[in-house]
Amino acid sequence: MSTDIRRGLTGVVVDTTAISTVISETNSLTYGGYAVQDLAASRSWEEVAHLLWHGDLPDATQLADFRAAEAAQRRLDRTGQEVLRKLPETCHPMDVLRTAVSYFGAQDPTEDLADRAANQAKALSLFAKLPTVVALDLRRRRGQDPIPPDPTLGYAENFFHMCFGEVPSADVVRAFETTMILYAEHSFNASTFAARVITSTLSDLYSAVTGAIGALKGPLHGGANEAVMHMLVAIDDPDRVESWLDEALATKQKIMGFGHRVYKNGDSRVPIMQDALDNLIATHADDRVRRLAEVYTRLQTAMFQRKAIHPNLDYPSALAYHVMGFDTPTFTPIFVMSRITGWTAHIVEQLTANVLIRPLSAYTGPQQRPVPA
Ligand SMILES: CC(=O)SCCNC(=O)CCNC(=O)[C@H](O)C(C)(C)COP(=O)(O)OP(=O)(O)OC[C@H]1O[C@@H](n2cnc3c(N)ncnc32)[C@H](O)[C@@H]1OP(=O)(O)O
Ligand SMILES: O=C([O-])CC(=O)C(=O)O
Repeated sequence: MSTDIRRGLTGVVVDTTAISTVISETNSLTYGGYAVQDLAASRSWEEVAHLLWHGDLPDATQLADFRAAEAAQRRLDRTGQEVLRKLPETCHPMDVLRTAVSYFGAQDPTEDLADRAANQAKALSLFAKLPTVVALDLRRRRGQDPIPPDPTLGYAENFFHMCFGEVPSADVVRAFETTMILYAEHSFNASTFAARVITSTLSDLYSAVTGAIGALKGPLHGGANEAVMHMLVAIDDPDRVESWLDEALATKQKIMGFGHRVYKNGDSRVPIMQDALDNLIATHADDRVRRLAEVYTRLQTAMFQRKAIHPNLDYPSALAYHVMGFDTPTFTPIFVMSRITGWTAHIVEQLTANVLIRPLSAYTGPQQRPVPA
């Protein structure tokens, strides 16, 4: 048995991927060879989704077909809506999303796992339906009736329409698209790896996505964007930041939205998201948000002074979603709406050259002994 134990698989390269590359030394991230900064500056969310699934940006016809196929598949059937409405409101919206994917899987039994086109069709169907689930659940918790999808609207506009009954100004929609582009894919992060592990047993795409949602929910991963918002609200007073942080660090708490397994000198995505957040705050913040933004800025400074640890993408995204009007428990489900692209691209890639993922462990329990009579 190997004695070279890498707890948390830290630093272990387990396979190849052609989908994205995270280069920690240069704080860079590319999707299909394109820098994520350039994509966020010049491309729509739908174009980036196409890139992740097909390895290249769409031409005008491919984009129009992609948009039409997405818009046509947004609706949930009546039974699906009933299933989701029956879930207790005490459960987290991530539980609702996880259940929804399980339901979609039960409706669509897998026939040919190796059929790349069939898996891509399932991925597109989830991409189209997940926003409808998130919006339905957000409104249910607010005591509001669902708003059906509007196929004449683009992906992002339609999501705002289904959540709030209106589409905000173009700069807010673009900031939202920026979060979607940045959250879409990040190599072998924990949830994507979970999806690849499940796929490696030749299980189906829905099972892999369900498992990935479970992995993303945790606060050390995607759940951090909600945890950041709870933390900013709990600190509340900009003058309290330093004492709050000292107390938290003294009691060995992890400060949500800071640190990263791969990036040790800053997350490649944060500067773009920070710009988007600054613009949102400049044009759409009220006094309450400005106060939270001051807590946010002071905490970032104090964290760097004390620990030299940088924020990760969940830090600016959390406040951005708050400014956009989303309820905090919706933040990680919105991350799912984006990461569904990366997950399903990896599921398809895993299936093209599958190998069962099964590491070893070093046993530390009792020596073999007789079972007592
Ligand atoms: C989209 C995403 O999933 S991004 C990640 C979102 N998650 C979070 O924001 C949760 C908060 N962050 C963390 O818990 C961690 O930074 C993780 C889980 C993201 C990465 O963890 P690791 O790679 O295991 O961090 P690592 O062990 O290298 O940390 C190095 C040191 O920094 C400390 N550290 C790292 N992040 C933090 C943090 N957020 N708050 C306080 N201390 C931290 C560790 O405690 C460790 O200190 P030590 O050497 O004194 O024990
Ligand atoms: O890569 C990671 O470990 C976590 C992360 O930033 C992501 O999944 O976007």
